[in-house]
Amino acid sequence: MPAIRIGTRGSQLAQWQANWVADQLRANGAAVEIIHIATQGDVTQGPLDSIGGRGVFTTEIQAALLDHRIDVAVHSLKDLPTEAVAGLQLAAVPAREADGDVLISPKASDVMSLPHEAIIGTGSMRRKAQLLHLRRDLQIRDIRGNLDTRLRKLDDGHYDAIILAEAGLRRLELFERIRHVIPKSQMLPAVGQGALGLEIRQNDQIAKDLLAPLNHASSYYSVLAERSMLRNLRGGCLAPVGAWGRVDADKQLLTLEGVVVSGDGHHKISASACGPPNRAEDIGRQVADQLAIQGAERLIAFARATGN
Ligand SMILES: NCc1[nH]cc(CCC(=O)O)c1CC(=O)O
Repeated sequence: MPAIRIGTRGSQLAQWQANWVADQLRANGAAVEIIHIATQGDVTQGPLDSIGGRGVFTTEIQAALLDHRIDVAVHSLKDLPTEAVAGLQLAAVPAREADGDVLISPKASDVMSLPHEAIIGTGSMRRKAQLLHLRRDLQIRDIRGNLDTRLRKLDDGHYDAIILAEAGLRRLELFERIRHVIPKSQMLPAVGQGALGLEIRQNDQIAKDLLAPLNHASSYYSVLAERSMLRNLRGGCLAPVGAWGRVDADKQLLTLEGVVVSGDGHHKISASACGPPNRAEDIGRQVADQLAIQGAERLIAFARATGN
């Protein structure tokens, strides 16, 4: 059987993730080849908002899939737009890594004890808005680059603190940097954060069968609910939207919480719903509907219009 070709971005984190998937497939007896693909998000230096945002880390990889240059795309699920792409399908979501956000700062051990008007590095509107909701005084500055670059910019004193996904730090074994996981009550993660999405061509039964054992049902349903919420909000990946889905293993109950925050942090609306995991899409839609009733779409549109 020819080797199954895995496509990935070239960043250190992306390569770790592709290697992890390759190892799992090899352990199941498959021959695997990894192919690196540069995406718009890798070659453009400016803030992500200015290059359009949606799909900047995934579009080229999906094109390679459709062109038969690769057979499996390994995405960070939080970078994968929620709109379906004709001819492709999400075949598996492996067990999710830690799904929270981490505060990294030489000056404070949590958000509330940061110095007055502390300078915080983040390019994420979701993180910015939730931070400003907690602390109107914080000075949010853009930061780009891979994990190492961001940590170096912090260490060089350009910021008082930065916020990163816990999952990326864990995968790259930067455990000693994880001092404070921001509680979910203060900051909800991005849709899909900490999870991988393994995408294939819709009619590729061989890839489907190879990937099926890598799927983790609770993780899959959790992210399905989060993605359904975002899709129904028409929020886009750059809007200040947070979500957290999880399955209680004993009760087999899926709970989804969602927030939408105005870009300046003034307004925050929240909603939640729960139900059986196989109703994930409905649960996501229910939370989106509750958020919409409270004015979510106005907050999202305003955030877009003002570019913050
Ligand atoms: N948008 C960049 C991105 N995409 C996925 C991760 C982290 C790993 C993950 O959430 O799976 C990161 C870095 C970060 O937000 O700190």
